Amino acid sequence: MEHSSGHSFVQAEHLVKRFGEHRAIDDVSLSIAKGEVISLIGPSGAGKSTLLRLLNVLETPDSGTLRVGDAAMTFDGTPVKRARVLAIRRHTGMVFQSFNLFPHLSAVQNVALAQMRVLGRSKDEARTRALAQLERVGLAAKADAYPSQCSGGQQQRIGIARALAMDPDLMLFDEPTSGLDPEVGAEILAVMRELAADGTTMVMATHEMEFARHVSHWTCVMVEGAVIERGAPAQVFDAPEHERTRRFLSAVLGR
Ligand SMILES: Nc1ncnc2c1ncn2[C@@H]1O[C@H](COP(=O)(O)OP(=O)(O)OP(=O)(O)O)[C@@H](O)[C@H]1O
Repeated sequence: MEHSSGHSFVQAEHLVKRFGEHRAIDDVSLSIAKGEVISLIGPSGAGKSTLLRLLNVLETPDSGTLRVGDAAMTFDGTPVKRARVLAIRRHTGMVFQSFNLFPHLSAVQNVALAQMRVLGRSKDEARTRALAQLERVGLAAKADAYPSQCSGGQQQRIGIARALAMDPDLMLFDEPTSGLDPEVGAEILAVMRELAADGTTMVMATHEMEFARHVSHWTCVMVEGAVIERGAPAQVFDAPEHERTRRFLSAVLGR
């Protein structure tokens, strides 16, 4: 099932990404409207993380086109223009599996830094906004703590606050709960549910089938670099079109 929208905020067409001979992303098109929550599911190595990294041009596609808001790029193997990449990145915030925090900076300093560097905000403004976002993810009490003094779940919430403080139009989550204990993972999923309820546009690569099923509006199933199926979660989980989707779901859900 396609869900192309005339009012898509993100429009990716025919994206291809090779690593050597391997086509990690093999002709993927995706459109996302404002406020939509998309889950990317599929076996390990299917290309979920790579697709996320193409959407903010952390990896450069070999071919295809990408538009995020008013920032558009065509990829054809020639060097990309840095200003175009930054225009796309200004719209996007990314949350990583491994947190990627600076160990020598406190939580509030971690959240403030990119705002000052990338958006040119003053130290005071960046700090005020950092505190507001830390509060939003339930971490106001840890503002002056260093990452080593925080649990994994708290570190991931700092990472989420850091991305939110950039006022992104699109949030990308790369398996944000995968290194965490189940109950701590649940804490992160609760934050993400709130963001979804607030209308945040999100794409999440996940092994959390519950999240895909209950929070996302659309689920994309990736296998070998391709999106083989996309649809409302109820359809994908309860009446998958593809045999390959059925096999994947029965392996992960044990049914
Ligand atoms: N920088 C890279 N250099 C070479 N190969 C890469 C690179 N990044 C990803 N790949 C390969 O591309 C394919 C897709 O990887 P990717 O990490 O996107 O999959 P994934 O679906 O996110 O997997 P997982 O669920 O295990 O995180 C894999 O075969 C991987 O080995």
